Amino acid sequence: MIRVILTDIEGTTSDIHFVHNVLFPYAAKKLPYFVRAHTSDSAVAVCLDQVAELGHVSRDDIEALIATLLNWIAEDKKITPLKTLQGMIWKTGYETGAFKAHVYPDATRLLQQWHQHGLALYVYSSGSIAAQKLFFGYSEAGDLTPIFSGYFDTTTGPKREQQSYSAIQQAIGIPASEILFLSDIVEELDAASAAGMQTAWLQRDGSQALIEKTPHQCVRDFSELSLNKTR
Ligand SMILES: CSCCC(=O)C(=O)COP(=O)(O)O
Ligand SMILES: [Mg+2]
Repeated sequence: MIRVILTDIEGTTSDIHFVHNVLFPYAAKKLPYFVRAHTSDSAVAVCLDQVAELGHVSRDDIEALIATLLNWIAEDKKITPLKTLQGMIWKTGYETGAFKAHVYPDATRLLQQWHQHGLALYVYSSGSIAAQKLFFGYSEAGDLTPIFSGYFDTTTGPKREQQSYSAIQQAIGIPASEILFLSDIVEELDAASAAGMQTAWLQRDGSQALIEKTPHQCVRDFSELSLNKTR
C-alpha cells in the first residue's frame, strides 16, 4: 500500500520548458548583479566559497565566480551552491509577479486528491528547498505548499544515487515499499527502486509510445498512475 508520494518537479509535476525558458534565463540575467551586490551576505558568501572550490576558481575573483555560475546555468548543472543562489534570485521574480510556476493541471488535481485521502506528499528536486517552496507557493494554481509534508534537495544527496533515497526514506520514517517516487528521469527511478521504493516514470511526450520495457510503472500524466501496482 502506498502511503507516501515523493515527487520530482521538472518534467514530472511541471513543464521542463518553464524551468529552461523562464526560470534559468531569469536567474542568468539577474545573477551577476545579485552576486556583486550580496558578496558580504553570509548565505551568499558560503555559496561562493563552494563555487570557488568546486569550480577551481580563486575565491577573490568575483567575476570568475560569476562566469563559472553562468556556465553551470547554461549547462544545467545540478550543483548545490548554484541551486541555492538561483532560489535566492527567483524569490524576487515570484514576489514581483514576474512569473508563476507551471504545474500541470493533472498533477495539481491528483496531488490535492491524494492529500485529501491522507497520503503524505514530499518533493525531491535538484532545486533548493527554498526554491521548491517558492515554486509551489507561487504556482499558476495558487499556493500548493499546504499539501506538502516536506521537501528534499541535493543537500541530502544527488538524485541518481541510491543512498539519497535511503536517506530520504529514513527521514520520512515509512518503509521504502510504501513510498512511490515519481520522475521523468530513469536514472533517478533506478536509484529510488534500488532503495526499495515503488517508482513511476512520467513520460509526458504523448506523441511517443510509452517505453514499457522497464521495471517502472510508465504513465503519460498523473491521472494514469496506479497506487496499487507493484513491480
Ligand atoms: C524547484 S526549482 C526549479 C527547478 C530546478 O532548478 C531544477 O534543477 C529541477 O530539477 P528537478 O530535480 O526537479 O528535475
Ligand atoms: Mg525531473
